[in-house]
Amino acid sequence: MISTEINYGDVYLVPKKTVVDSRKECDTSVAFGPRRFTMPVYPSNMKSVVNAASCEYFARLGWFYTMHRFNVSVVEFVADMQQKGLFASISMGVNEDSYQQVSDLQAAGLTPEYITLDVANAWCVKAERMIKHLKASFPGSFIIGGNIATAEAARELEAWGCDAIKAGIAGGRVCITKNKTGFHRPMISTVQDCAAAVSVPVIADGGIVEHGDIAKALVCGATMVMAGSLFAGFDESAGEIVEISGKLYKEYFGSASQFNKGAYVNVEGKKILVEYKGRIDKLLLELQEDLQSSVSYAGGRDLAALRDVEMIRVPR
Ligand SMILES: NC(=O)C1=CN([C@@H]2O[C@H](COP(=O)(O)OP(=O)(O)OC[C@H]3O[C@@H](n4cnc5c(N)ncnc54)[C@H](OP(=O)(O)O)[C@@H]3O)[C@@H](O)[C@H]2O)C=CC1
Ligand SMILES: Nc1nc2c(ncn2[C@@H]2O[C@H](COP(=O)(O)O)[C@@H](O)[C@H]2O)c(=O)[nH]1
Repeated sequence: MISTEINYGDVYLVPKKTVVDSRKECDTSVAFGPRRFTMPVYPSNMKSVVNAASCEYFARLGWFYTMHRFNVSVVEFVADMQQKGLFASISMGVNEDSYQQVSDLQAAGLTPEYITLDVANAWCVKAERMIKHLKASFPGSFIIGGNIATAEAARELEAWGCDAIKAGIAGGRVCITKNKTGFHRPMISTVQDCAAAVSVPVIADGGIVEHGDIAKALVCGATMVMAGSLFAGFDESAGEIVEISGKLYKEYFGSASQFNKGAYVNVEGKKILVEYKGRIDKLLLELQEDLQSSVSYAGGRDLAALRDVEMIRVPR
């Protein structure tokens, strides 16, 4: 039996009666773990998207962020953020170097507020070991596990102790996993299934093309949305600037790309150039305005309104 599954571009949201006098009245803030953030969307924990400076920028704005895990001294990063009075949100892998980083943080007496276990398929024994280790080592931290794409996987990660679960396999712009392995699930189906299966928050990761896709993810039950290409190409994005025939671009590459790995081994990501777009503040404002508008079309005053919106499928 072959089932039909759907992506953000396959659906739209049905408008309700607006109850606010201005879209500015609509509150886009979200409680996530021990804190509340300005918006339910944040940049991917990829080396071509975030760096220490952009993490600080987002934290100061009141947006959530997660630092990537590639050649990062987590002790230095966590100490630096916390010394500045900001929250620390880091990523970990499943191999020996990550266990060493856990020991280093403990030795330094540091507890990150948020830790993301970041592997391609977190529904695996190595991720289970690391999630349990993180929960035992940092009982005060908020542990996010990902990525997964099915209800069964989401339930297991919740049972292992994840405080939030990141869903989305092979839907990213620089992802080649679906081409190389055949595995992928479209995002609407992924988020609906995973969010319905667990009581912890679900983060919809990857595949955001239009700003309205963020509202669609929230309607499907996501609490947060992670996006890479949306936040790539700006001054505050981590990728390098490249000039071709007088036009400026920025690099955006996958975490499992040859470029990030430094070797052509188990490559499941690629590097692309995205148009250089200058400062990111205009994008952040527009994202907030668009989501405020979504809330008004949903007939509410805050993000809770998006929990009760009809979604229709449109032929493409
Ligand atoms: N969201 C997505 O769809 C995807 C995201 N990514 C991103 O790319 C980065 C690299 O991911 P990942 O390869 O997991 O991390 P790592 O390269 O750090 O691999 C983690 C460990 O798990 C092992 N491993 C990885 N995949 C498998 C597998 N399919 N079966 C058995 N063991 C496996 C690896 O061993 P070995 O290499 O020897 O197999 C390695 O020891 C991450 O940041 C991840 O988020 C990558 C692909 C898909
Ligand atoms: N299959 C791969 N997925 C990757 C890789 N690096 C990151 N990612 C995932 O993509 C999203 C971002 O997607 P976008 O559509 O918003 O650009 C990111 O958060 C990861 O989950 C990779 O090398 N291969």
